Amino acid sequence: MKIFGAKSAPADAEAVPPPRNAPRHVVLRVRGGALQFGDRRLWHDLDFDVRSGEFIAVLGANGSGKSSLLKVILGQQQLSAGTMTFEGSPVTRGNRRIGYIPQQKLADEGAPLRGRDLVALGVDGHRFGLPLPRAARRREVDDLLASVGASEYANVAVSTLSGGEQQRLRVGQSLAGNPRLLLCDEPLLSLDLAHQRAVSELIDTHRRQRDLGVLFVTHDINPILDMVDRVLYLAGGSFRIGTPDEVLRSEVLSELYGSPVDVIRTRGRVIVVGVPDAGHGHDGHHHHDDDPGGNGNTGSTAPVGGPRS
Ligand SMILES: Nc1ncnc2c1ncn2[C@@H]1O[C@H](COP(=O)(O)OP(=O)(O)OP(=O)(O)O)[C@@H](O)[C@H]1O
Repeated sequence: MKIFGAKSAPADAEAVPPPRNAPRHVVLRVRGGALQFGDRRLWHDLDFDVRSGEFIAVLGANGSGKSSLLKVILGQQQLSAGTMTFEGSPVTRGNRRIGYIPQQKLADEGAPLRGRDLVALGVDGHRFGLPLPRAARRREVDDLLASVGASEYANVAVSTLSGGEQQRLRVGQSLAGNPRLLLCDEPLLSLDLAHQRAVSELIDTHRRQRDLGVLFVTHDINPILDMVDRVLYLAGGSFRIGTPDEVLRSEVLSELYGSPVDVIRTRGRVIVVGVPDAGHGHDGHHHHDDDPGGNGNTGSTAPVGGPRS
């Protein structure tokens, strides 16, 4: 379990983390959660809590329902059974205390958006009723840009920025409104190793400074292995949750998948061998073909989180 020690000064009073070892407050609670589309049951009997300041990696094969879980938390998808509460109340659509970094490709060439416009979308999206005065809005956007190290490209067209720079802006956008929970859907997709590290450290720094709960969907836990408190692994309609050492074990994943799976730890990395093909959900739009981690995985060998197709 990680201990909370702020790496740098919190940005504002609301962001002051509680003392070390303070009891963690439950931000999100799921009990008996199930999600089904027609005959297809993605997961069921899902029970877990996310506590403030906790970093949870969400892993699982393609089509196991990771993105759908985030959509339920965002109120965009209804549970088929069970309950889900955020800060003690049922989840609702458009909750300003939940930040979201969606799974998306890089901005299209020629998108007429500057860095500050992308971040401003988050600020505006979090405001209801009267608009923020111009100066206050500008200050908030500037603060967010600075907090993610993106001030220098505030006025540059997003389409001309690198993937890592664009992801910094998306992190800034997701932090508008001072969320209590941050949902990240494959935020490292298509980034090279250096940018994977930079973006995941940025998210990790903010969760510590702001005492944010983080749910981080990924196909590869390796870039965030040293940041993660717990792993939520979805497979075969079921799940396991626990520390990486508890969940990322051959016997645990073999039981979850219902067939022999080997978890290999080598040079500080975790690799899973023998994950069965989910046999569905291979629509292509979610998956990256590159192997930025240099795993050299092919066939049924995958960095932890399931196979990539
Ligand atoms: N609204 C919907 N109606 C019907 N089926 C859906 C709906 N949303 C998602 N699905 C299906 O549910 C399955 C799980 O999708 P989801 O995107 O949650 O999986 P995932 O674990 O995030 O997958 P990946 O790793 O490939 O991104 C997929 O087969 C998908 O086609």
